[in-house]
Amino acid sequence: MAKGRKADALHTEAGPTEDGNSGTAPGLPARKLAAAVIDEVLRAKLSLDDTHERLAPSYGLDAADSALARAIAITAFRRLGTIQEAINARLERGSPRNSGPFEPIMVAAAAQILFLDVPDHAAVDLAIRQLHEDARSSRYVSLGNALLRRLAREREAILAEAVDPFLDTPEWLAESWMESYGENVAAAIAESHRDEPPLDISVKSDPEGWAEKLDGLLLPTGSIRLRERGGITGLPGFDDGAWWVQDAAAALPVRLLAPKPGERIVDLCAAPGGKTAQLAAMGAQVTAVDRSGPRLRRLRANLERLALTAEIVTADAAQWQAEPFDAVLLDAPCSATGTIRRHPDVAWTKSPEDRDKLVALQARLLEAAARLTKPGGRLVYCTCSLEPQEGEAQIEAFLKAHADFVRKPVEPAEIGGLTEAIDRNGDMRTLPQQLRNETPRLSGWSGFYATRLIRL
Ligand SMILES: C[S@@+](CC[C@H](N)C(=O)[O-])C[C@H]1O[C@@H](n2cnc3c(N)ncnc32)[C@H](O)[C@@H]1O
Repeated sequence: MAKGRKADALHTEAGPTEDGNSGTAPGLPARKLAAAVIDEVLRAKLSLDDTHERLAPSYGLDAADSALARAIAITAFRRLGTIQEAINARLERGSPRNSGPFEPIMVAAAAQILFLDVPDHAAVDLAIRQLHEDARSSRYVSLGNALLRRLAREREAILAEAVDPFLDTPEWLAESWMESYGENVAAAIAESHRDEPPLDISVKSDPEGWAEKLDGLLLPTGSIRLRERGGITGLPGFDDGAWWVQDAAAALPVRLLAPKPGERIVDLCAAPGGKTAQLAAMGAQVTAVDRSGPRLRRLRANLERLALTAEIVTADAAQWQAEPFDAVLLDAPCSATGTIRRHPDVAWTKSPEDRDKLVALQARLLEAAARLTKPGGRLVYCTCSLEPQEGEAQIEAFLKAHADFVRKPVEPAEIGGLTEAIDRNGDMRTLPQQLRNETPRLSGWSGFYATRLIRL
């Protein structure tokens, strides 16, 4: 929610704080939760969504305040480079040592002052109240107060200076994208991550009709892009299970698999089930495998709402054995750098070492997927990563070692005529800045790689 734009849920007022007594100032618990989430995600390298979900209950927030806390934390990660640079440039000796929660409180307040439609005085006062509450940070109340007031005064200059799109991208990722895609494309990727992502849905049937009913944009690939964000559970068709939320690029791998009614298909890393739902909705007899019990519970609940069925198996897909299938989908665990626009914390929690470990796991899962594909069957491998090690290079190595598999190149018509999303080998490579729309929030999609192989 950009500064200056109307955002009712974000307007929160707070009283004066001369004595540092927090009492029950409106909006304070939301700020505390935001700072706690930022702190824990950065320190423990955890996912923002999981951390928010785990910590939120102990803050006793209503839905609006919980959404505010999430908006603050997600904005902080989306613009973390800009925020850290603005703070560091105004703290002569950097953040004080042994200052407890000083840093996350400053980052959360800076996100509000620079980027969110929150009154500056509320952001500043509530941050100061938090500093008072911890013995380690209470020594730095004057410093924090001066810093935040300066950020508010100098906001326009700070934003005008933050033009370099790589400012909000960790160095290893910027280098990786420059090497893989060239400087201009890498800059466009980084730039696109600064905007909030679009909200797309997949429908069981009748995309034209649902696009009209929901006043959405019917994308050339068949997904529908909603014009408004906000609560989805109250929209027509949600309770009836007519559609589910799924990024438009994430919906493409199943299109490449082209399931036919009655075919036996295994979805090897299935939870929370977006692609399982697509396969089942197209009439396939689906087996959904995942090693995570909690994530499979979400898959089960999603399928129940959609009135779709699949056999659900909790197992390590690298070890799991079964009769070979007509088709196999492997949506492998990955660094998820293609989803940074939706999950900006990913950029700051993943490392090249994480990526390399995942590359090894993906190779093991691919071996299992190959064994489970019957002769003449299709194997679609995909990842929501922008890193070629997890996509193009992974498949190059696989094909070198498996003479019994050949690539079946993607045809433009299979992905809505979007030739820009097909690479020179005939694999699908979507980038976050593609699928442009004049309105930034309706523009782009996730970065995905997908290849379709046939077993001879
Ligand atoms: C990219 S997500 C899958 C998203 C899912 N296909 C969808 O469209 O909703 C990757 C999944 O792989 C699962 N996973 C990771 N390692 C696994 C393994 N060895 N065996 C089975 N599942 C695994 C994770 O639990 C996670 O749910």
